[in-house]
Amino acid sequence: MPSIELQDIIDANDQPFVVIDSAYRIVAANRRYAETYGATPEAIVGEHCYAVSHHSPRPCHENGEQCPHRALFENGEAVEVVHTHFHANDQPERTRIRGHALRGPDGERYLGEQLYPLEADIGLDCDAMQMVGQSPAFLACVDNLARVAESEASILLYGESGVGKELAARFIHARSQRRGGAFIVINCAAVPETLFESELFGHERGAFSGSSGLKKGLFELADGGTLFLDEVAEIPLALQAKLLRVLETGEFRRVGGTHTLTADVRLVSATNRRLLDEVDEKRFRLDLYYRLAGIDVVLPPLRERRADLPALAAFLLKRLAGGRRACRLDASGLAALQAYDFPGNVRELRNLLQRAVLTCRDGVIGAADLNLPVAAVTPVQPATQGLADIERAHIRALLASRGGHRGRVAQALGVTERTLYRKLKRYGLS
Ligand SMILES: Nc1ncnc2c1ncn2[C@@H]1O[C@H](COP(=O)(O)OP(=O)(O)OP(=O)(O)O)[C@@H](O)[C@H]1O
Repeated sequence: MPSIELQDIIDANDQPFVVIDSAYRIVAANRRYAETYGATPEAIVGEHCYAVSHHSPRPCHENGEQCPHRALFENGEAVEVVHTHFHANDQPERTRIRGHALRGPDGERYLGEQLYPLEADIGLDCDAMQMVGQSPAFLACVDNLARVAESEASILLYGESGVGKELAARFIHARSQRRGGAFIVINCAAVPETLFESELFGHERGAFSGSSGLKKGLFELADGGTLFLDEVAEIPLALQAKLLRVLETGEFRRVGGTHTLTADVRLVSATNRRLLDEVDEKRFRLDLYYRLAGIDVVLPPLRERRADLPALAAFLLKRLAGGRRACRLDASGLAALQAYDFPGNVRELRNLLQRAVLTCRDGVIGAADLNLPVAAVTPVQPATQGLADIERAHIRALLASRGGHRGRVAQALGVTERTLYRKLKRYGLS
């Protein structure tokens, strides 16, 4: 085999690329890396990757992030992750990092990292959508949403109440080929059973008592666009059969109508219930579940992305101020929020802040103004123990919601089945 200079090979790569040894030291960086991040290879070779990329004194797994270095050197896996990466001038940027296993001349192992900056697409979209967050869990989720948006598959969003499922559905629509079409929302829990069919498929003049003129249904209105079925677990069983038929044939009729209509609709659904449990309980049809959950995406609860709290709170306070001077949190207020579990997620945060704005003095919100339910405030666990507990609970929940199907759980977590298998053993879940 010809011996070619490492620098020449990596310089031929159009993406930023760095090579890192087992001790976290950068051993080479390509020209593209230097241009993109404003650091010369000479300045970073020999430095720790976490110091250069994350401006952090410790490896990213110790900050609760998925670490491609650890994945390779401990588990022999080349993984892809999303991180916030720093330019030499301190500017943060969302970046997808793809790890590659490399071998040196004596068989020693190296990690090759190819970097794909995401700021230009996801970052701008998030800003336009007013989706706030920089935590690894949030970034990974947004990256996932951006990827699934491009397909035409039906998407099922799973997440606790108030976590941002509707916002995520709007994000998917805005990034899809259908962005020029309508985004139509139906809250399946809010529509009375008797009106459900006419809401969804419309009705002809005088179709039933009380129906006045002809009304187009939401399915028809969403033609060429996206229909968002919120609280999808609440669709009555009889209507689930009708909806399934429409999804299978692409055809429907308005209530009281004789003409067969068609509509080209992409479905995004959301639920905070474990739909497969609903299937087990015979409250939800398995065939409809498969139609709706072409791809499922889990949205992380706020307590699993506490790093986003300061920015989210500042954003919500600004929105609440509506152009006037926004209130701000003091250190005690922020600490109280950091220790709270937020069962109602971002919506609860917004409501807490809304009340605090009215009671605080001089525009400064302290812990007392937030009036958090004392019993619900849990102390923050030491980082390592807390993260392991959270991961274990999250995997258990995923296993339950996916009927114990390991492939689907691994997909939802963004890890290989092998990695999942190890985690199951580690947490005594296998
Ligand atoms: N990442 C975020 N950045 C800024 N605001 C957010 C974010 N996520 C959610 N919100 C805000 O939180 C509120 C709740 O979000 P949304 O209605 O999308 O939640 P949901 O999961 O659909 O709730 P539900 O399950 O009750 O229907 C909205 O005001 C939304 O704008």
